Amino acid sequence: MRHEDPTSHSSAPSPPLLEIRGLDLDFGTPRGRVHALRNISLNVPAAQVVGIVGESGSGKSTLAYTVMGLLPQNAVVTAGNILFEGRDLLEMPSQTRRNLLGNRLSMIFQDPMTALNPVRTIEGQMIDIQHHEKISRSEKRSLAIQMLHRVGIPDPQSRMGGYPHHFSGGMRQRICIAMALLVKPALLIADEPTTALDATLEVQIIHLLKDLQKEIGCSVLFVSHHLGAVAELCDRVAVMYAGEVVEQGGVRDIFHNPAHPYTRALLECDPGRIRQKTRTLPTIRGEVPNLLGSKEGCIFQPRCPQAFGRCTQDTPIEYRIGVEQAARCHLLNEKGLVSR
Ligand SMILES: Nc1ncnc2c1ncn2[C@@H]1O[C@H](COP(=O)(O)OP(=O)(O)OP(=O)(O)O)[C@@H](O)[C@H]1O
Ligand code: NI
Repeated sequence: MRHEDPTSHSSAPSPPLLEIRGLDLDFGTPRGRVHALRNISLNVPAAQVVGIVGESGSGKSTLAYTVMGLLPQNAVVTAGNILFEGRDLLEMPSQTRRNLLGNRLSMIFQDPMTALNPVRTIEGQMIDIQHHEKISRSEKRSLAIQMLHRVGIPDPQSRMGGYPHHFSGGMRQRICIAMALLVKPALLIADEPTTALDATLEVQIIHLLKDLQKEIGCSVLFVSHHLGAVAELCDRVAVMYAGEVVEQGGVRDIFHNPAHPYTRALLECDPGRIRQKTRTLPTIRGEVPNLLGSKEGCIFQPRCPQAFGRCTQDTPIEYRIGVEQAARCHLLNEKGLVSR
């Protein structure tokens, strides 16, 4: 008898794990509404790592926190959908959404102390995080030990009785990664997880994340302003500027064939490329615009070296460059590319 590959006759590609469509978000402030996210559309395919890059204030963390449902009180989503495993996170009851956290969705932060409770042992916290699992306490304990071992905590059995302050910053971040992945999430969201670490530790943590992501088969949304880390870790990249995704595509296309003048400027300023001994991004000329009030034309136009007449009047739509790459720039229309 011939056994057919069950996947062979499914002609439609599987839907992305996370699909963000037309997302707009404002923060209410005493000075007016800050338009922090504007018409964001972005997919995270299953088992892929998607990087989000952009200067400080471009909205990277806001986007990550919106997906997690961890926004401050003054945030208002004014348009869009966030489909996760086919269900809209913005429409579901808050209890259902909370149940996804630390289960299908988990997060690691820049400062590990954000996630760790300073007055509880690592063991207690790692057992608690598995509260969705129907297994005994001793099984949870041994899974925690295995995971701590996997992330490189030496002698985890005897050290897991310790408190967070007994560990170095790098070790604490490893513990956070262990906790976030212990629940075998479908999606891990990482907001600048290596920014507080020195360069050697950063490389180690990036490799660790990559290995674990492959083992677990989860997707990762990786927020960073460190382009080298993104190039190393990610399959796809979204470039954010002033609340918009101005360009997105496969990691090679974005780094080798950037289409948006902002992406090019960001790459030209990258300390990794200019081989300076600095890890802070040298600034692109001009300033990030303030996000109060409505804007006419392209958001990058005031700083763009290639701006022309149209850029001050119309907001550019997203033009397709290749199968996967797309950018919001009127120059692409001039080149005869079509919108997606
Ligand atoms: N609670 C808030 N209230 C008002 N404005 C906010 C709030 N949080 C963020 N913002 C504004 O939203 C914009 C996006 O901020 P966000 O922190 O998402 O940027 P980011 O790209 O993560 O920057 P960084 O690289 O510095 O972390 C900024 O203009 C910021 O000042
Ligand atoms: Ni941020």
